[in-house]
Amino acid sequence: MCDKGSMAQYTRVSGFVGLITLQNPPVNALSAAVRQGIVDMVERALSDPIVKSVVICGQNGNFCGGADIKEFGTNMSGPPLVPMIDAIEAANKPVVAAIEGSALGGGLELALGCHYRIAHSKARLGLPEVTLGLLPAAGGTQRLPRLVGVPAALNLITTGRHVTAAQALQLGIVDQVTDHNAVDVAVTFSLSVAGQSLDARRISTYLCPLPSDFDALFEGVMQKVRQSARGAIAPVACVQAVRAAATLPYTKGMEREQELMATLFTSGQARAQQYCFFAQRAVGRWRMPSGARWETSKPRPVHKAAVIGLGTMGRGITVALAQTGLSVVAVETQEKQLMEAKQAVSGMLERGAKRHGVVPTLDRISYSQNIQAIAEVDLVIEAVFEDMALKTEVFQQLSAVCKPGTLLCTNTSALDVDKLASETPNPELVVGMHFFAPAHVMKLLEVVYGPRSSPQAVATAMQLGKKMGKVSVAVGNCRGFVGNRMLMPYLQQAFFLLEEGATPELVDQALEEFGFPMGVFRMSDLSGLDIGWRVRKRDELVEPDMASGKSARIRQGSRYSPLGDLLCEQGRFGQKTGRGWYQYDKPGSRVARSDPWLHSFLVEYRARHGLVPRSIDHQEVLERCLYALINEGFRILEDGIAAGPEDIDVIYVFGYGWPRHRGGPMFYAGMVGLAKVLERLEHYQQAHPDVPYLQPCSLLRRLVAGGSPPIHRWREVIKKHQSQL
Ligand SMILES: C[C@H](O)[C@H](C)C(=O)SCCNC(=O)CCNC(=O)[C@H](O)C(C)(C)COP(=O)([O-])OP(=O)([O-])OC[C@H]1O[C@@H](n2cnc3c(N)ncnc32)[C@H](O)[C@@H]1OP(=O)([O-])[O-]
Repeated sequence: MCDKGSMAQYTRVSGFVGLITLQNPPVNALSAAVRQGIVDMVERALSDPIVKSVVICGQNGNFCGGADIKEFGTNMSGPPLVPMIDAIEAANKPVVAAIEGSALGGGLELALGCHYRIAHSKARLGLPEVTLGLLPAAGGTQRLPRLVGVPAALNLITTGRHVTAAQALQLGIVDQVTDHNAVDVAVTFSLSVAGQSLDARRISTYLCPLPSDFDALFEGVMQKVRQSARGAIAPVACVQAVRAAATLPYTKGMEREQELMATLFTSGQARAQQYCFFAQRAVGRWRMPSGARWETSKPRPVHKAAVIGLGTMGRGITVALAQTGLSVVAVETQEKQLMEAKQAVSGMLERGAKRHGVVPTLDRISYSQNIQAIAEVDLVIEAVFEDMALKTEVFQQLSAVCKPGTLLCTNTSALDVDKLASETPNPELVVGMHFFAPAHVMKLLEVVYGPRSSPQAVATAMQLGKKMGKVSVAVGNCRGFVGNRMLMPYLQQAFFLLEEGATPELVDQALEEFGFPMGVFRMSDLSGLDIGWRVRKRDELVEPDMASGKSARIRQGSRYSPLGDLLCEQGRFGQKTGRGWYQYDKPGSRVARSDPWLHSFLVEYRARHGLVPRSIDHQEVLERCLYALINEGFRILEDGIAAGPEDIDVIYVFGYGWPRHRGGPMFYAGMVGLAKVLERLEHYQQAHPDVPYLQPCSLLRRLVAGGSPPIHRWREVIKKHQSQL
């Protein structure tokens, strides 16, 4: 017998089991209609005299992706989750959750309200609310600690990480894991426990096991969470909610959970993190200025790939490719470098496999010194040294060796992709695949298309990026693409602030308190000051340090700071030389310590250039570094290099450490207020007329003149703006 209508279907199966199926594709999110459906169908099952037990499952092999995030910004209606789940727990017939696919957030909380949980071996479970700036507010912070203990619950809730079914069984979250259809297993199981007492199956009635070192544990976790949260408020609230579970009876603990959730639900941070959730999905729906789009561009199949150049980036890319199951040809002409790379790659694959409990895919990779070895591959990623002449030579060789139709991708981080394409007979087959170090770890991938790159080439690179577990963003070809192009004004302002009286410590502290994992100067020391120096030399910006005064700090008509060049001339490349903007115990060590030499060098430098230092506060550091970066973001939108603000924000959150609870540079500009950003840029541009990067972008002016529309409406303004340029 079957009852349709609501978004939860009711069927009586095996004679005596009420089967409730959530129906809200693709992830059966608990929208108002689904919640109403569950309330109605549970009531129906419990009042049906024939029914002895109940099974809850999700349509299409997916249990439930939690509350409907799309409802958060609206006036929420429909039955609330907490009493709905309490009613299931209080039921007088066994209710079994049959978990396939995902049971996340409210979805897992629903399952925790059930008396038993059966999971398919491929299922994934978790309470990821903290990644949305929230906490599990349907009893998750009260039931999970009672079921698995405080330490495990604290870890799952403050990290939001997903666990496999096997891990969930080990933790005690689920009662059984099956390789068979979990719904069938659950139906049979539910009948086997029908009629048995359920008192011991109602988790909210459990006493929360108190760890012996209770206070020390919570203090330790709170300290760690505050440190890694870098200003995010949700993780702290998660700890406070779990503490309530350990110290208060269930109902009081639930009041505390709701209280804490109320502080988060309307917060700017929650809006920022939910924006990131949808932005991360929106960038997959790419489009090019030519009008080509993701839906209409068919990717080419890639069965075999190659990597040319096995330096640090080439090795990471080889690992990331092999981990997808693809066969990979890794080419390095230098024998010593090839042997070292083979060892490094094998080590990375073995460590990765151990972490995930899988078999390392070492046999997927073949190594060669000879470029002929790649004649039969479908796609090549070139990762040789960042030099145009060398890359041109490699691309000419690739065009000669590769079979027709092979996609040629370059991992350059700043060179002209279209110029490289012009070195080949088929420029339509050339795109940039810009990975971030370490390439097998960092999630971001910039897929760079030139004016002649085919939509199919972009589609193929985007699909391969997804297969490698990357967050791939399609961007246009220009100097520095999106990420590095916006970094230029950010770095420049940081240098100017040092000239005007700031110290690296002050600038970095302001940026780290904002939420960046590392300030600009600690980051430069990590990546190496010599990389930027090489680029500035190539751009003929570096001059011998003879001169003093203003003229020495002007290049190509604009203000320029030679501070970074001067440090490099003294071999201060950062961590790798043990000296940079900070000092380190020895070359390669990572702990930055203030360097008195650097401070006296700045004093001497300012005196020599007639610069009078002044007091600079954190607000000025943030406004100048971040607003200059944001302004360049608007130029990128104006140029059509990025299709929308989401593309820029995803790049900065996944590739440049922009704090997720601040949404990304463009989202942040909207939060601060575009008029404010414009006013501050005009203020600083007036003070520094020789700094073009501070010249407000006309698109920003246009948005402000248009009443600063919300970010989801910027694309239409950009379209109109571009058509009038
Ligand atoms: C009270 C309670 O305590 C609280 C307050 C909560 O419960 S807060 C909510 C907590 N739940 C989460 O954090 C889980 C969020 N979802 C995911 O992690 C993943 O989606 C997934 C489940 C692992 C599937 O991954 P996927 O790669 O297969 O597909 P997808 O591309 O990601 O998703 C496919 C499509 O579904 C949409 N979608 C996914 N989950 C959604 C959700 N919970 N609400 C609304 N839409 C959702 C998504 O935007 C995309 O739409 P579109 O782009 O096609 O238009």
